[in-house]
Amino acid sequence: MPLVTSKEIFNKAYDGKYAIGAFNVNNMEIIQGIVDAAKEEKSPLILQVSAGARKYAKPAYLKKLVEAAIMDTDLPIVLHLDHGEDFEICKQCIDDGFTSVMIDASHHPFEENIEITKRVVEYAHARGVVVEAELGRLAGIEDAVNVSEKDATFTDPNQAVEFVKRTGVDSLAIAIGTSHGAYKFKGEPNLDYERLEKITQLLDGFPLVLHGASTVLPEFVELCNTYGGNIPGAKGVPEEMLRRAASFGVCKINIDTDLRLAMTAAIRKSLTEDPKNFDPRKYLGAGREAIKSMVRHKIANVLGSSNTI
Ligand SMILES: O=C(CO)COP(=O)(O)O
Ligand SMILES: O=C[C@H](O)COP(=O)(O)O
Ligand SMILES: [Zn+2]
Ligand SMILES: [Zn+2]
Repeated sequence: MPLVTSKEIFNKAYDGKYAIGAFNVNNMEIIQGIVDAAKEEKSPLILQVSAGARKYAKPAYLKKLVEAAIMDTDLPIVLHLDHGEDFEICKQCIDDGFTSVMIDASHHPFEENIEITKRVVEYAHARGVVVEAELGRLAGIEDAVNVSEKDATFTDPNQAVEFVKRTGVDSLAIAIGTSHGAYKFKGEPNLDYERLEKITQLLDGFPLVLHGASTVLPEFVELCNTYGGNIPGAKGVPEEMLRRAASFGVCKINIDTDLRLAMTAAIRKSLTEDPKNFDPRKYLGAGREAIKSMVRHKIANVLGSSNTI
């Protein structure tokens, strides 16, 4: 099946009160692990590429790997640009065959965010591509930008309504307390569900996106630390909190850190347990397997998108 936009799968997810996983891809093993998991779960899928991923793997390699992955499947798969920082990168990805782009102008003042987003929406819609934008600012690291907790701001519900109306955007990333990376909460995990409920009510039927939604699964943190890693105190969004978010307007849940941790844990374990091995296929294969089973778990037990195609 050719790549699809997220329009229909979001509509179905909204009505069904489940979410679609948007997983960050950086190389072949990550793409294969995620796609194999979605195939087994019969779930729609969003594969997302950051500017950092494009820099690491080169745009053409990632595009061809995704094309190879969808060759033998009829799953609806979206190819999405994650955190596009300006019109130019969005245009490049649209011209390159992406079916969805994110313009993240959330670090600009409100009016500028609207102007930049509108320009991307016009270009994208004229070519059948959908657009995600962001309002409010998450704490944490994304590409070269590191937003400190004091600079993070939650999404204002009334501004969200105005933003959606004036930009014509197809989905909106909101800030309600999640953050990028493996250190999301100093104390107890806490999300602003009241704010989420208000935004959902005001934007009835409109798909919302939750960034920074990795759970930082303790089993992988422990494995990393057991096999020579040093990532103490890592903490993410508990899975039941993500399920609750999906029962409101959240249709897309972004996961990158959990992929990184699963892969790193498996590779560390493989290398430590078999010190004589120097065949990368063995440890990268273990990494791919760990990604596949983690993603299956997310789809089946957290996102709720199994058997929805
Ligand atoms: O939001 C993300 C990608 O845009 C990923 O968030 P995590 O760091 O929680 O995986
Ligand atoms: O939101 C950020 C994603 O996790 C992508 O991270 P990256 O920019 O390091 O590829
Ligand atoms: Zn952002
Ligand atoms: Zn993000």
